[in-house]
Formats: sequence, C-alpha cells, structure tokens
Amino acid sequence: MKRQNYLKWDDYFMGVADLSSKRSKDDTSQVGACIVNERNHIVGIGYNGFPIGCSDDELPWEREGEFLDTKYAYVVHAEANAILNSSTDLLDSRIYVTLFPCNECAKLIIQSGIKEVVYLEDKYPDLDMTKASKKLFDMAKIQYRPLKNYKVKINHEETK
Ligand SMILES: O=c1[nH]c(=O)n([C@H]2C[C@H](O)[C@@H](COP(=O)(O)O)O2)cc1CO
Ligand SMILES: [Zn+2]
Repeated sequence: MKRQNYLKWDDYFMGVADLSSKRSKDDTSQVGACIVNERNHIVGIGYNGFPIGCSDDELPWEREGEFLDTKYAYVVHAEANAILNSSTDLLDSRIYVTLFPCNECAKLIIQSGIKEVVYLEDKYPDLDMTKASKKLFDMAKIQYRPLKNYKVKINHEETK
C-alpha cells in the first residue's frame, strides 16, 4: 500500500529553505530560500549573509545605530543569494522563502522570471518595503501564498 504520510512537495522545499536558514549568523532573523523549477528540481538555495570575502568577524550584525554600523548596509538577502547561486534559467520557477521578501528581493524575483512565491512568515506586513513588494508582485502577476501547516521545522539548536 502507498505510504500516506510522505513529505509533500511544499513541505519538502520549505524544509530545504528552513534548513538553509540555519546557516545564517544573523541573531534576529535567519532567512532561507529555495528555488524550484517546473519539474520540481531545486535550482538555487540561499540564506542571508555577508558577501563572499567580507568577514562576519569584521562587519556588524547590529540592527540599530548609524547605517554603516548596521547589518543593513552589508547583508545579502536569502532570495538574492538563491537567485545568484542558481545555475539555470529561472523562468516559471517558484521560490520558497521563510520570510516574506522585501521590495529589493521582489524586484530580483520578478526580473529573474520566478512566477510564484511561497513563504512561511509575513513578519513585517506594515512596513512600506512589504507593501511595495506586494504592489510589485500584484502588478507583475506573481502569485504569493503562505505555506500553512508547515510541520517539518528544523530544530538544530534543540538537538545540539
Ligand atoms: O527579504 C528579506 N530577505 C532577507 O534575507 N532578509 C534578511 C536581512 C537581514 O539579515 C534580516 C532582517 O533582519 P531584521 O529582522 O533584524 O530586520 O533578514 C530580510 C528580508 C526582508 O525583511
Ligand atoms: Zn530582501
């Protein structure tokens, strides 16, 4: 008999995004992204981190203070890393992200040809960046939907 409780595609790919987020050194928001093509092949993975060659020991992970003393000046977003790490055309692919994309990532998502965004958490719905993302997605006819009942949850900190 066919096993009933197998991992569904959405949970599988969000699980990969979730796992990737655990690589993040950001103490506040660990974000993971996984891009999947129409054949359900993973074509890009990323998490939020500083650019290659830019040391975590020299750059700040602070949220507040002078712009140059905060992470916002330097961090590459998970979605941007996933897009940049991909080795193929992303036309008609979908992206699984643990956090709703900001407006800068929304621009990259649209321009790369991704057609659907599946997210776990919409942590900052009232911020202008999130409103701008939704406006761009709506205009560009990019579907976005929350993944409900995600149960995989990678708890690596509890298992150490
Ligand atoms: O779309 C996104 N993708 C992404 O990777 N991030 C990252 C950048 C930062 O390292 C962190 C956000 O930090 P904070 O929640 O402290 O503002 O999440 C943030 C967003 C939007 O919030
Ligand atoms: Zn972003």
